[in-house]
Amino acid sequence: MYGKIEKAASFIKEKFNATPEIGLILGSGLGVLADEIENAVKIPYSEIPEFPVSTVEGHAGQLVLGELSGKKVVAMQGRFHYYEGYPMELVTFPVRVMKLLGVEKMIVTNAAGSVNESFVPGDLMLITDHINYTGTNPLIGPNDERFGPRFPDMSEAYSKQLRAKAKEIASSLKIDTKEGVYLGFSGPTYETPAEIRLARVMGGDAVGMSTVPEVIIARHSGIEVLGISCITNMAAGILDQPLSHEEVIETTEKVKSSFLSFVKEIVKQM
Ligand SMILES: Cc1cc2[nH]c(=O)nc(N)n2n1
Repeated sequence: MYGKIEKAASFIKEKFNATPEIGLILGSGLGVLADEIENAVKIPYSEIPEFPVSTVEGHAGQLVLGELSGKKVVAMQGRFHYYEGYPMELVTFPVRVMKLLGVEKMIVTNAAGSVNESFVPGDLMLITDHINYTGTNPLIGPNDERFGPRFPDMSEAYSKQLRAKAKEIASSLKIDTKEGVYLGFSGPTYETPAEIRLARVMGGDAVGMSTVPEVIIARHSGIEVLGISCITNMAAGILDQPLSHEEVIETTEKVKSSFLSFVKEIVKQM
């Protein structure tokens, strides 16, 4: 596996010879941030050796490297999900490539359903911690010590320091943020009302189908992580209405501008 990651990283280095210090993983409908990257080098995932190809509507499927708020960044415009049928090591492959490119800090964003009824669609939730309810783990299998230890510590998976900075920035930009625990299911089904009640009992504030695998791999290789969920809908059973991907994309449309200015300012001050 290490050889494949090196191959992908050296292919990218040939096209972008600077060292990106910040990695960005942009969730459903939040890929617009990548369009703000200056002097952008855009590489479709299909051109990068060993990279999987994204299949979800609303995900572009390219790596974008360049400058954002004066920092060298690498952004995933479109991500890979376990529910698409990729093995976890492919879902998280881009995070290890980012590590080899030199990334030390990462902002992971996602769209999520609110379990905590005080969170409403359009809210931005700073992730304080996650619950891995995917039923698996990207680190299962032989450990590659070149990335990290066999049993990684996850006591501060989401950087307190980055979160404090994000909170400061949010208040200066008059953006109201929440804080909470992200509970990751495998998907692709949205949760049943019973699963949402379980998520609540377990201490989840928002649910989604991504982020957990990428953050586990990021933490394994010592990358500092800030996680931001865009609350796109009330989770199943809270309002008596069905859920849809359209609703998710629609809500991200609404929060786009505040989300963009928020993350750009965070990148500037990281
Ligand atoms: C992207 C996304 C949005 C939601 N909403 C929800 O209630 N449950 C999910 N799993 N997801 N995932």
